[in-house]
Amino acid sequence: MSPRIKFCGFTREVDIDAALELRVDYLGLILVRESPRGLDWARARQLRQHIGQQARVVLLTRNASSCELLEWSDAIKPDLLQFHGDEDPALCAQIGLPWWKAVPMGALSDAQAVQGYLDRYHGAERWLFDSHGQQSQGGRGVAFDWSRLHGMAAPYVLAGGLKPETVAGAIQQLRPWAVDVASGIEQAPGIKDPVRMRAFVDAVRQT
Ligand SMILES: O=C(O)c1ccccc1NCC(=O)[C@H](O)[C@H](O)COP(=O)(O)O
Repeated sequence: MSPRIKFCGFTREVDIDAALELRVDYLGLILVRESPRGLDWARARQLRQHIGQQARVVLLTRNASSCELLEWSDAIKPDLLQFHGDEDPALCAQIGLPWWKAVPMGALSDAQAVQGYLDRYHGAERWLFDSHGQQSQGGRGVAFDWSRLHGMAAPYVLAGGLKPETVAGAIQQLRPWAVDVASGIEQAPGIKDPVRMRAFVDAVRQT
């Protein structure tokens, strides 16, 4: 079976419509102020309503407060949360939604450090392995050394620099539970490219 697909960082209805036509499983909305794909909560709510039940909506945050998380979840009603900072695991669980934790492979120098990080966030529904460092954010189109995930037994989401041209190779090497992409399907940050979205989906579904 091919991995599930998550496209992240939508800012426009037209791009969402193209992704829905491709039957992408998860669509990500980013509520991080510094992100070039960042939305305010009112815009995120509009886009969430536009998606409806046609895909699962992932709300991505980074070091948001407990108050913000409660308010945003209540207003936007995502299906799940994705945490990209160094949030306290208790805070991640507090909202009561399933949650994914981005694992900053750029900040974790060896297998022992990775394992320590996974132990800390053991309550996550999925770990999402990404290339960023502890203090930097994701969504930069940079890959990490995939061989670091050889032998990972738990189902996980692979992210960081995936592209239509590289995703099949990554899947053949690792067989992740899902693949996640932002930059690799864009014309510019937050502006998706319909041709690259289709090429990515085709590449994944041919594996
Ligand atoms: O995309 C952002 O601007 C961003 C900002 C802050 C935290 C996370 C962010 N993006 C995460 C993602 O879009 C993906 O989950 C992942 O990092 C893959 O991104 P890419 O390497 O661009 O494919």
